[in-house]
Amino acid sequence: MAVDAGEDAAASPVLRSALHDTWSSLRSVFGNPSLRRIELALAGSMIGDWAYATAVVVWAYGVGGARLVGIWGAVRLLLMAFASPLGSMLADRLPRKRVLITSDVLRALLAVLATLGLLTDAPAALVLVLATLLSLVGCVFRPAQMAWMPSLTRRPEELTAANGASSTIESLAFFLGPALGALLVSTTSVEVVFLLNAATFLLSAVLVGGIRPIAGPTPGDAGGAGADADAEQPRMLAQLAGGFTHIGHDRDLLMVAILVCTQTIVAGATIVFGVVFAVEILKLGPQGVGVIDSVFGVGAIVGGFSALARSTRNRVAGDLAVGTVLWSLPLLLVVAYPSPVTVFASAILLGFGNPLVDVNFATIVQRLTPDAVLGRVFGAYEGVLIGTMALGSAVMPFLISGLGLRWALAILAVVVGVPALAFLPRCRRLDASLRAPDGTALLRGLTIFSPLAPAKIEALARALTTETAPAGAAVVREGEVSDRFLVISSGRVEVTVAGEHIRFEGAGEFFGEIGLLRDVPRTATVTAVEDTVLYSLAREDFLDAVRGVDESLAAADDVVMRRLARA
Ligand SMILES: Nc1ncnc2c1ncn2[C@@H]1O[C@@H]2COP(=O)(O)O[C@H]2[C@H]1O
Repeated sequence: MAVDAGEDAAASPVLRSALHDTWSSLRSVFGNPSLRRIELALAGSMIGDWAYATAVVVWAYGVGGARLVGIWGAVRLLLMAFASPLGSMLADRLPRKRVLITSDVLRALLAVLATLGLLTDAPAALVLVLATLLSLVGCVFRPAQMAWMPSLTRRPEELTAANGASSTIESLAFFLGPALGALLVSTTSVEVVFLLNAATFLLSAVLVGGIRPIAGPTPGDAGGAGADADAEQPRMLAQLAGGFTHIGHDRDLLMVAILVCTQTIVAGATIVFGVVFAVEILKLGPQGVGVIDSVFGVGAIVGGFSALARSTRNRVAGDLAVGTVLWSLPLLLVVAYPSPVTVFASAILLGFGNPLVDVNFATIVQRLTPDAVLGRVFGAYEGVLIGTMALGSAVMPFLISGLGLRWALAILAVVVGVPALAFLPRCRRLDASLRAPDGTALLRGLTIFSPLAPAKIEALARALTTETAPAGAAVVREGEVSDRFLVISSGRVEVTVAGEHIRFEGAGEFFGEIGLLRDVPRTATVTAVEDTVLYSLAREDFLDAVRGVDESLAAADDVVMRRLARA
């Protein structure tokens, strides 16, 4: 008893702090109006989409049986694998908001047309073509949305939390959507589900319409990187390949690609071995897959909350590797001892690992990739991942029939788990380099830098140099050449003009901006009155950052004007 009480006392603070972390991450996501809108838009359209997919399958089964359902599913996936990288080009060339709204409105229109097709007894092929087109137009949405997320967030932790919320919404939609679809089809009709889906797309469009990005221009906006790309008129093929070549040239993005590709091979294979588990181990028949899926879903929801709770820790790469390991090694439990208990245990662990992979994959890619190619990089990943998923489900039946279930699972677990374990040290190094450099928080707190994108602020922080000034030393002198911008980390300085006291400045305040922005010699002398530590930013780095974003330049001009008026 005493031991139990001790364990309880130890466990509850851990649980409480995990719940607290999850809650504060959710609050930071839903407290940001833009994130709130994009997450709600995602929730609405995903639930509608799953309900719709169920309704299409029910209808297609009625028209052409399992064969039609199977063929339609395969053709649709194949087309989506090509449409994702292709469509994502739009996410880098046009304003992302416009891409998202257009995708929503087109999908609503296609859903309405498909409804009309059903009501007028149009040929089944026409309805299937409309349903397929709807999926293809949807391929543009996710890459554009994921590429837009960094412009809607202020801090890396907020970005991870937002991805965590999206992933949890995805898991919930995967649960609720098909159930809602099945319920509505049986109580109303397929047409009602189609119209419901059209309504969720329109709702999503309205929500997205109200979003105001907080950080910097995005591709396709006036002056954005997409506009530059347009000016150069690069060949279509090079544009299209942009996402793939970018991944190919970045070793960290390549490592991420290997990890997520191996994970999706297992995801594809689960479609096959899930049924085998249900029939041979659970003895529930093929429909037993539903039970395994539910257990997996519970693991995924818990994993989603845990990914949210961990967002403040910024260990995204390490967590991605752990998530991938969780997608493989638990299968060895079933290999060692095939039984219902090990099947459920591995399903729950796989489920738990799923959001760890999704959330951290998205965050790493968003943080490592320049905004100008981010849409295409996501599109390239998506296309490849649909392919590796198909590979997993195509190869697994041969492995099982050739080697038996246990050997097939063992090979899969080792092929996926071992590279993930081997990448752990590299992931730790990546996490260390992704951790916000010293001075990030200080720069973020300055009015002139706060409008900048988080990645830009981190890049500036990396360019900072530390200086120390003992009490009494002049840091800059009136009339000198203006070469750098300075922020006070600790200590205190006095600003004087022609020997006359103007003001004191302390930690978190800055000086040296007037000479750089107005291209004039120093307008004042700044002397340390205590031992002072400063961060300095070279002229070009400062000017590039401030002039790159209108709000930043306006804030800087405002400070210069106020200071000059007082001098
Ligand atoms: N009136 C003022 N109030 C506060 N700071 C000032 C004032 N005048 C000048 N400075 C700061 O002192 C700095 C001296 O170098 P700069 O002219 O580059 O930029 C100047 C400002 O950052």
